[in-house]
Amino acid sequence: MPPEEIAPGIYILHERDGARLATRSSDPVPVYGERIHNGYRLWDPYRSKLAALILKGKWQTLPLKSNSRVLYLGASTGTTVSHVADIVSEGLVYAVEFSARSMRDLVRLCERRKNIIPILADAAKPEEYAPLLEPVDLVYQDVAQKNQAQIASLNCARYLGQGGELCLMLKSRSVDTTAPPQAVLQSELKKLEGLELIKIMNLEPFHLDHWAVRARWNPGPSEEGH
Ligand SMILES: C[S@@+](CC[C@H](N)C(=O)[O-])C[C@H]1O[C@@H](n2cnc3c(N)ncnc32)[C@H](O)[C@@H]1O
Repeated sequence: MPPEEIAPGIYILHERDGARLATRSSDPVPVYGERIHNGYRLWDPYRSKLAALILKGKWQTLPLKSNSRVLYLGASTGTTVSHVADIVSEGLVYAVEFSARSMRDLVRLCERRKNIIPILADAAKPEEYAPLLEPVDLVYQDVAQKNQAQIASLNCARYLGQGGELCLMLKSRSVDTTAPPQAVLQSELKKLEGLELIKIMNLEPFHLDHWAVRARWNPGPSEEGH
């Protein structure tokens, strides 16, 4: 069976042992040891929360088109960033990471992919990378920090236009290790400012105590004009 395009730039490969998620790239070199078949890079939901979200969401994915611009917070060495860059092949991924060690690998990836801009910065200080960015269509965040919701709100207020979206990978144990995960989730959701919730999805069994939170930038009159 030929690969099935389930959303722009996102594919299901029907292999003998089951269906596999993939993106497409002309680069024949694997980024993190993933298998590549005829230009289709397999995308492991245990390695990438975004892959888990796409599989669990039954393909109702993010508002990504080939020319979308994405602000990616918590890029690490580029595992998920590389797949996002495949999807937005004519767009841009601004990849923010504050670990110099991870950034070294990320920069190597950027030498091979022309649509990723590596930014060594703290996502909690979005003003610091303002000179490098234009407004984006999607803020994707995966930073496992205590103040995850606050970081997301600050970045959305600065970089999302009306109707732009947030995809927040919320790890409840990074916020509070002792409180029940559901309670942490609810209290973090209340901290999202100017954002209208679209959907919340638990990422088990791929990622324990993680939720994907999708929201749309929809500020009240007092928050407009950022
Ligand atoms: C769970 S890993 C991200 C994995 C990556 N999103 C992926 O799927 O390939 C979290 C990353 O966020 C980075 N990080 C944490 N807090 C940050 C901050 N305030 N600013 C920038 N990066 C941060 C960490 O250094 C780490 O590399």
